[in-house]
Amino acid sequence: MGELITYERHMDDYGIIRLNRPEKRNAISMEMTALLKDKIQKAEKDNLKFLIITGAGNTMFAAGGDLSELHGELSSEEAYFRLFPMMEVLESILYFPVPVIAKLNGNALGGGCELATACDIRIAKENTKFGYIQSTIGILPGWGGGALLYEKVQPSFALDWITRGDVLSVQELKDRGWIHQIIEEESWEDEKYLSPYIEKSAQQMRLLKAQYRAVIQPEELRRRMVEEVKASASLWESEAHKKALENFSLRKK
Ligand SMILES: CC[C@H](C(=O)O)C(=O)SCCNC(=O)CCNC(=O)[C@H](O)C(C)(C)COP(=O)(O)OP(=O)(O)OC[C@H]1O[C@@H](n2cnc3c(N)ncnc32)[C@H](O)[C@@H]1OP(=O)(O)O
Repeated sequence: MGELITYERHMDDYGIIRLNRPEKRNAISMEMTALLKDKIQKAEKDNLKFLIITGAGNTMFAAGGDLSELHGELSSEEAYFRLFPMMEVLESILYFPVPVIAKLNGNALGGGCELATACDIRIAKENTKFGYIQSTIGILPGWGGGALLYEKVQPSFALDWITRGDVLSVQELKDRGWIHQIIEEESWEDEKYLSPYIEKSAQQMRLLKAQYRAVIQPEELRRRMVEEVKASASLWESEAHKKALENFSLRKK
């Protein structure tokens, strides 16, 4: 099975972090959260031009939080402490010194969309779909990825997507500005679409990211991300959430 989170430095001076749990649709466990934090800290030291975050396999970028850990028996307080570490990972992506590209190899749901949103640029394979589905399972985004979504797209669209909990097509999300590029299946592996980033110097990329990050008020955004974790946790013990998780666990029985 190998490492749950891998990091490698490409010879063209960019880094690749991969969620490597395809048998569980790259659902992000507490262990993976800690590994993500470590790999991002390691990548920070590598003087990269940019960092890619992607998923193993062709089905999912990430299926969100690991529901076997983020389960319905948790109290709101326990849920808060299980959600918080991934909020800090999303924050570390925001403050990573060069642009972070979500290379969306497959679909993403829930926290998988939050992780993608925390990245600066989203490049997706054709025919993929993405859903901030948290509201349909009785909670709300719980890693700060809702607060981040308001920074990345039209706030009224962000509110509607999070509220409805729809799974949307990659084309609609490109039209809304959440997806930057859609890549045909046959072109996905040759990565010519990365050339415009590879051709820039590490110094240019650092300055570009610093200029982008300056737009965001870090203290205010962190406050809103922490409030989001509290809000999601506050709904943890709701009947709707418990029922949704029970349905997920019973779906194959
Ligand atoms: C907790 C808060 C967090 C946030 O919002 O911050 C969240 O992300 S909430 C969680 C949101 N995600 C989900 O609700 C997705 C649940 N999964 C599914 O709907 C499906 O598994 C899907 C559509 C991702 C893939 O369906 P498919 O038919 O292709 O595969 P299986 O359903 O058979 O799943 C394969 C295998 O993966 C395990 N799995 C999938 N998703 C999760 C998950 N989120 N947590 C834990 N495990 C997951 C699934 O149980 C299967 O395992 P197996 O041992 O083979 O039964």
